[in-house]
Amino acid sequence: MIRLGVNIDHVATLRNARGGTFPDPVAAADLAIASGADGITAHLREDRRHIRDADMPRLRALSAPLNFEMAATDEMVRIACELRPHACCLVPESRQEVTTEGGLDVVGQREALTPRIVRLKEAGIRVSLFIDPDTRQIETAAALGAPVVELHTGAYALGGGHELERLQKAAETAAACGLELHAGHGLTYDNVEAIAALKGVAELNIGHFLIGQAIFDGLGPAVQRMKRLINS
Ligand SMILES: CC(=O)[C@@H](O)[C@H](O)COP(=O)(O)O
Ligand SMILES: NCC(=O)COP(=O)(O)O
Repeated sequence: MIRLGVNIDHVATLRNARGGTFPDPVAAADLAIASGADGITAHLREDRRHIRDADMPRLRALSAPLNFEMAATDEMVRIACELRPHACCLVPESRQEVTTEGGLDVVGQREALTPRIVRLKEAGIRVSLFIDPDTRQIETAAALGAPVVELHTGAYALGGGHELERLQKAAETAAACGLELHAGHGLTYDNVEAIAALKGVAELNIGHFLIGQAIFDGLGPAVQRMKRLINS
């Protein structure tokens, strides 16, 4: 059974549009869990453009595991070690980006990442690295002691010609390295099944599409349909 992690960032985008408390991303997360989500993903960005600090302990208190997406900064490591979520997923960040544009460069940032991964693991947090489907990135992630890699599916979602083959090769490499395989970014009803078919994939994290589709279907039915699709 492939786990579905529902990323609720963009419920917070809508909430913040008026500076109030509605819609509450925590209430949305609770509904997603009741509808079949196996976990909740929330990205506390450095610029707090959507998820805010006060959301995190309320999300942590829900009945499903929290996957805290974060940049590999001292600030976020401190917050994570205080919060102690089930998991942290280290992602690249820049203020200028509309959304996460690529994977974390674990090869180039090996020295800076090592102590931060150690600290998170010492806090009992499952560490995942959000990377491009690249052999060297996957092998380096394993060498850094991360038990999980999450493959960035954004290029595939945008229609990259050979991206599915890259992802299929990356899944083989992750399995050979003994890594747990996750994937996410830009996944929809129409493109998710090929990603769910990747060798050994254990979890898919899906947000923007589900929150948008909830406008038309309702969040519960959207989560239920996506859960069926990834396990069909
Ligand atoms: C890492 C990733 O692909 C997403 O989970 C990330 O949260 C995207 O950033 P936004 O949610 O701000 O679009
Ligand atoms: N790590 C991917 C994620 O959490 C959701 O990405 P998206 O579905 O919002 O593009």
